[in-house]
Amino acid sequence: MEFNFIINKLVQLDQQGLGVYVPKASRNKISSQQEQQLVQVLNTMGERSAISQGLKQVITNYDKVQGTDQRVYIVAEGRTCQGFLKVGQKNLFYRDMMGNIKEIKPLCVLDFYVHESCQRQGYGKHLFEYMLQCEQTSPEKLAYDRPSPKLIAFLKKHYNLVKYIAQNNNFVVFDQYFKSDASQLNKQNQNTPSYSQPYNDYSSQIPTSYPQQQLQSNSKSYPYKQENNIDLMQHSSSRNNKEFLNAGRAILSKEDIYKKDNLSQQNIENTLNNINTSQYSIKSQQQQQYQKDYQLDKYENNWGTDKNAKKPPFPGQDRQLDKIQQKIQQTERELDVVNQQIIKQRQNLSQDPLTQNHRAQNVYNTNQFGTSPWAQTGFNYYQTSSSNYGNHYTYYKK
Ligand SMILES: CC(=O)SCCNC(=O)CCNC(=O)[C@H](O)C(C)(C)COP(=O)(O)OP(=O)(O)OC[C@H]1O[C@@H](n2cnc3c(N)ncnc32)[C@H](O)[C@@H]1OP(=O)(O)O
Repeated sequence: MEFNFIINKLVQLDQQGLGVYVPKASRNKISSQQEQQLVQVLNTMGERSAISQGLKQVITNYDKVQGTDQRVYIVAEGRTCQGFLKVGQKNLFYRDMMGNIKEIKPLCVLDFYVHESCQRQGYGKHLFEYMLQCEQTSPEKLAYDRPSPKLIAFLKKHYNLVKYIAQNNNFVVFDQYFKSDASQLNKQNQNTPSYSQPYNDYSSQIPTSYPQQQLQSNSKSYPYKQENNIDLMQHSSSRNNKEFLNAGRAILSKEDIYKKDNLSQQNIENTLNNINTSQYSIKSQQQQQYQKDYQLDKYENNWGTDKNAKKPPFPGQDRQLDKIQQKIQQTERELDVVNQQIIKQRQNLSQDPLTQNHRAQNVYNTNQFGTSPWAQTGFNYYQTSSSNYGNHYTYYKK
């Protein structure tokens, strides 16, 4: 993306064209003309990024990063800016496979864009590696804010990051986050000051540029790693409503999250029960109809036990009866299939980590209505008769 000014004057770039803009540290250190140019770069690149990701609203622009602890890494050459990468620390609630919620404070990749004319030429990797070096971190220790398919492919290709558990807040934290260097992570979290610690304690220490050579020789951690400027609502409001709500969850209490999940779980169960109810009622009605036909035929055509049968047998009667009997057996088999499906759905649902909270409710129902699998399906039954063609059941809603 070409501008009509030299970018190196706004953000100090190393020989490879890599640099970082730290809003807090840069305050009052550039002229108003340079500030206007910086506005132009960040706003234009931010807008291109949003368009490229199909977002309704821009995530990155000059105003949005002011007053935050975010850092914007850029790769540029002369008047051309090839891309940028925005990171910042977030306070996230992470739900593991068992439904347990952990509170983590990872550094997050919030926005990442390489101009279309330069994509797939290594600029993204170059920029990403530079950021890792400056932040003294590694890809698996980062969280990624709603990564696009391109970023997912990028992380898979370059860092073999693939597995993660989907979260309601749309952040991706790869499984390796918890496996790798656990002691280091604990240390990092322990070092993280409480929210009440004033930001100003660090701001004076934030460097304005990160020359490559200095970084390689100097392994001390950067002070901004320790900041805790939580800005979830502000950030999320720049995206769509759904994400706004999701991100809002991150600052709800754990109790509120449990409450919300119980509610949504209840909705899923209700929907499931409604589907099951209608499936059963259709199948049961069919079966009843076949039973009626069968009985009718039995008496009308004198093949049953009724001694006062009126009509004599007619040609082809056996074949017709066989057909009805087959239909009865078939609906019974179909009912069994539906039964199995319901049990499976119910099992899947109860194995889903999101439903863990709701398990107590299921156990309550099961105890109340007996241990039969039917007790878990919202139906109960009693055996009405038994014949050569199988057992007949009447199903009723509990
Ligand atoms: C948290 C977030 O910021 S989500 C938003 C991520 N940003 C975007 O989706 C914006 C559009 N995309 C881009 O700006 C870039 O493609 C980036 C930033 C994702 C990657 O930058 P690039 O310079 O293209 O990456 P780089 O050249 O280093 O690596 C290329 C690899 O990235 C992935 N990639 C890049 N572009 C694509 C694409 N169009 N389709 C699929 N994979 C892609 C592939 O794995 C690719 O390897 P390959 O070419 O062998 O398939």
